[in-house]
Amino acid sequence: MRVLALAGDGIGREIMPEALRIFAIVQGRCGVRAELVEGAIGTGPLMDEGNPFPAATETEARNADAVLFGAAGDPSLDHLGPKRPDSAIGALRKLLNLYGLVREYRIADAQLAMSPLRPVRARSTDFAIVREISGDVYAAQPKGQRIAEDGPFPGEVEGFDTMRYTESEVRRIAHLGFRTARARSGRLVSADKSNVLATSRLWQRVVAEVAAEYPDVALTHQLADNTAMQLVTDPASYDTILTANLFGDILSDVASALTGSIGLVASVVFNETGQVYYEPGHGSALDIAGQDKANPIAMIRCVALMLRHSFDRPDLASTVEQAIDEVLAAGLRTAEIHVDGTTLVSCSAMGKAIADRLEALLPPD
Ligand SMILES: NC(=O)c1ccc[n+]([C@@H]2O[C@H](COP(=O)([O-])OP(=O)(O)OC[C@H]3O[C@@H](n4cnc5c(N)ncnc54)[C@H](O)[C@@H]3O)[C@@H](O)[C@H]2O)c1
Ligand SMILES: CC(C)[C@H](C(=O)O)[C@@H](O)C(=O)O
Ligand SMILES: [Mg+2]
Repeated sequence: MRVLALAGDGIGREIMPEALRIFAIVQGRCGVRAELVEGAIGTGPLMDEGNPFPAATETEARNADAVLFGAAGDPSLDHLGPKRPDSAIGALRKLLNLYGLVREYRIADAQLAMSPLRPVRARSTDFAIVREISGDVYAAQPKGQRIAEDGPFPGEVEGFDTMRYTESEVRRIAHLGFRTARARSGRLVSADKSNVLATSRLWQRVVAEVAAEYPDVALTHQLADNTAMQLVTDPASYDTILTANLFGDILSDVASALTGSIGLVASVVFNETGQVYYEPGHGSALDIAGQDKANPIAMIRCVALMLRHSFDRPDLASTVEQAIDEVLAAGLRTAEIHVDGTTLVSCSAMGKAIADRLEALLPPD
């Protein structure tokens, strides 16, 4: 197995070493065989060679069996348009034909105090969001700026994007949604805006057709704005949520916040060739970068997901997750989740604590 690690920008450079520390322990102790390659993406190669997604990284990504991605993005460089550092994310997703992002959100009892929700609402929260990430308004053409010919202010410059999905794109992500729900508690909510959007009406029809192949999964259609509200008022009612790219982007960040921090949530992203990609739910967080303050848990959870999905080692994945749970239960907290009565630790100290716990949990050589 060839694993490509792309730390990228901002806190990506601080959390990736913590994730690789965990991977090194598992490799050394458990016979997990992998060749690890590190590559450049984002602001670094943009400054060095004028390209946030250089050809060498493209080649490494093509050749990798699994990709661990940190973060990319620097809002002060957004004016660079197609060369902005976070454009590398879309380019990488496109290159690898990634289409389905799955993120699981669980509020363990030891985490209840971290959630912004009262315990009575947060308790028993355990759901997944399956988000389509290759299409929608993100990718579809035409998009751009032009002079408005009609509307309330003709003659002004207007920005426009195209929302678009084909039946096959919806069918492909719907299958991932149903498979995910089947492996969990068998309840799938498909969130769309079929009350206003033609794209969503197609989405709803195709999802309903695919449902016939999964009689054991209970499907409900829900309007995405209602889903946003109910995620906050009653998150424990959800098992699996299936949604499109833009709605999924927003619903995922709402869901992350419920767990206490976006720094706790990891994603696995699938294409159709078996090559798998892992990334935390958050971005480069430049406001805290370079201060050893970031929460490395989302990135470390990516290693657990990689052990489960790319190395077929669910036992090791669960042990890494157990080490994280035990360190949180012992009261260690990075700055963004620290409250009175818990122990404030740095990014590297959190990583080290999880690594020590993991060493203790793993069977002797
Ligand atoms: N997959 C990715 O690489 C990805 C995802 C989202 C945003 N971005 C990019 O990152 C840049 C910054 O975006 P943003 O500020 O909207 O989102 P962000 O996720 O980087 O940060 C949002 C907030 O969450 C906090 N935060 C994020 N991760 C954290 C962690 N691990 N520990 C503690 N606190 C954490 C940050 O300090 C910030 O206050 C933008 O350029 C954006 O395009 C990249
Ligand atoms: C940075 C951006 C392109 C990306 C997205 O919108 O998909 C990010 O917000 C995410 O959630 O991974
Ligand atoms: Mg996002």
